[in-house]
Amino acid sequence: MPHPVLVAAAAIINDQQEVLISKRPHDVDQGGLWEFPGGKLAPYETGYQALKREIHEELGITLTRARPLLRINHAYPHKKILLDVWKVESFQGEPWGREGQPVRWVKLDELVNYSFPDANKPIIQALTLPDEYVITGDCNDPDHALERLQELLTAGAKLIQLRQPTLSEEDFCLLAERFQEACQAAGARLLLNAAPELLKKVDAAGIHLTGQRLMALKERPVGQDKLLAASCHDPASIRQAVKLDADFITLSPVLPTTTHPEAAPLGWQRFKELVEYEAKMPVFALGGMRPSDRQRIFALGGQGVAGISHFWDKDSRHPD
Ligand SMILES: Nc1nc2c([nH]c(=O)n2[C@@H]2O[C@H](COP(=O)(O)OP(=O)(O)OP(=O)(O)O)[C@@H](O)[C@H]2O)c(=O)[nH]1
Ligand SMILES: [Mg+2]
Repeated sequence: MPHPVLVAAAAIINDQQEVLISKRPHDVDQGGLWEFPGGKLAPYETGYQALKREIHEELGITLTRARPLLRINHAYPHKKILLDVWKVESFQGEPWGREGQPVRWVKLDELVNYSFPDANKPIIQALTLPDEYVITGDCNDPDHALERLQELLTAGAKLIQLRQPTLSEEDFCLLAERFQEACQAAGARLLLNAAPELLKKVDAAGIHLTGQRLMALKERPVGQDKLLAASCHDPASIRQAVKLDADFITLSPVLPTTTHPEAAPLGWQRFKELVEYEAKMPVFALGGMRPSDRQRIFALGGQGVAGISHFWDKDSRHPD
């Protein structure tokens, strides 16, 4: 099989949290579609070197800080590409279309209104998801759990999974209602670790499928207006999440973890391989994670950290 064409692309974010997109000329491959500026790596270049060169050539700006966002392997009918996408956090100069291409700053939640090449869907997901996914631990005392949730929301948490496998459906719904109200008020999104039908009772942002629910489904159980996430542990479960058109997954356990001591950890190398070659969507690393693992996860192509111990449980929260 021929090697994929290596392409570096930039999601350039400004102070208003808008991202820069540019329009491909009509007479080239994928012509007329919007894209993230960038281009092919020269044979001697790393992804970041190519990114800096292409962005200067196409937009006339100099990148000063960027971090890996995600890497997408995509097969078009006529070629395979590996898109190495970076999130640009700082740059010098004022971008303009140096090659005559239209460029536009777009709010993140408006990206869905533009037509991009097929490979780009995960980039749009990655840009609209945060880099931390908090999973609830002990909620035996609902008032105490609400207090803890409020603390996390105040500290900036934007994506929460309500996971209470031992609660009855009725008690789960009661708690979920209260969680949803608090999350909505804080502009955060709540996913229910529950049967997808529960969204009819509690209008949360989405569903997080356990490994078992994931494998039992034949098609995406919720509409595109809801988030669908799943717990994956191996290539088979990741492929099933891809088949169901999930929006993101957790991959676990990356490291040994106190909540699932029996599970064999994947390790960082396997995490990277599964993210790059199997998952065609954002992946949160789960299992033994600390908030300080974020930079390493970015470097391996992951979306960010997920966890219970160092995120929900206050006592074990690490100073970083
Ligand atoms: N830059 C960029 N390329 C993308 C995106 N999505 C996507 O599928 N691609 C594909 O990746 C390839 C990038 O090639 P390119 O035409 O931008 O490369 P380039 O800037 O080096 O152009 P050149 O070869 O004309 O000098 C194209 O096949 C393009 O369709 C994206 O968001 N940004
Ligand atoms: Mg280009």
